Amino acid sequence: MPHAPLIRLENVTLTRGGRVVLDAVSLDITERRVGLIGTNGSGKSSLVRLLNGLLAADKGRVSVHGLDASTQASELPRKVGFIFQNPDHQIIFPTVAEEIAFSLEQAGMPRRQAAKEAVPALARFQRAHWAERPVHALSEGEKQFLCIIAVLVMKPALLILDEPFSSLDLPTRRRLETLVAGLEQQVILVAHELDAFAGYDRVVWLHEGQVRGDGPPGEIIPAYRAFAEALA
Ligand SMILES: Nc1ncnc2c1ncn2[C@@H]1O[C@H](COP(=O)(O)OP(=O)(O)OP(=O)(O)O)[C@@H](O)[C@H]1O
Repeated sequence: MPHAPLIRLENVTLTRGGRVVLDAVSLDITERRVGLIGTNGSGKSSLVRLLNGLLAADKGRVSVHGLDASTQASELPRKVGFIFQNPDHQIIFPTVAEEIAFSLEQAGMPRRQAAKEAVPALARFQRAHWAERPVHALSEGEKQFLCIIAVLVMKPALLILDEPFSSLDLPTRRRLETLVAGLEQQVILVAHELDAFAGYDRVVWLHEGQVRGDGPPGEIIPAYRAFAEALA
């Protein structure tokens, strides 16, 4: 029997600042590793923000891991972990341990227990030695790593990474890719680095708010590359 789609967009239209940025988009996503590509302004960030309730569709339906994004939006953050391009938008506490303790609390753990569990949680990612470090003293790559740990300790069913590599050097990016590759969770990755989708199950190409291509990376990436080269 085919699996019910984990993510379903039905005829979704989204308007931002008076412009239609997603135009009657329909997608059923069951795959565990999904890439989202497209030129600047094509609607990628807007689409993934519908999946964690940061934006709401003007028309159509969005469901994510059994939750309706319009009627159950407040429950989405517990199922959907979101990594932003800029870690400074996500980190709020002065030390690494406090940041992780806050995540554990968000996931429902009582405050005292969360404070005790922060170091063991960091240890599961081989980062126990970061516990007392001030967040501002971490490098950009380390901050991004911390954001991923902070999200993963909440055990989301879906992890969305929206251009997570933009400020990272190649070794740091590779470390994050390896970490993400080993996760059990469903992952949606938005990225301009096209080699990041090696091993992915599916790539969706958005163009001007519509799906222009959708299929295995080996099929969609070359088509997108040719399209992008022709624009240059
Ligand atoms: N905060 C906003 N207010 C109004 N309009 C916005 C806002 N953010 C984005 N838009 C509009 O939505 C369109 C799609 O933007 P979106 O950020 O989804 O694109 P993207 O594909 O993620 O682009 P990029 O690759 O540049 O990050 C943009 O062209 C812009 O017109």
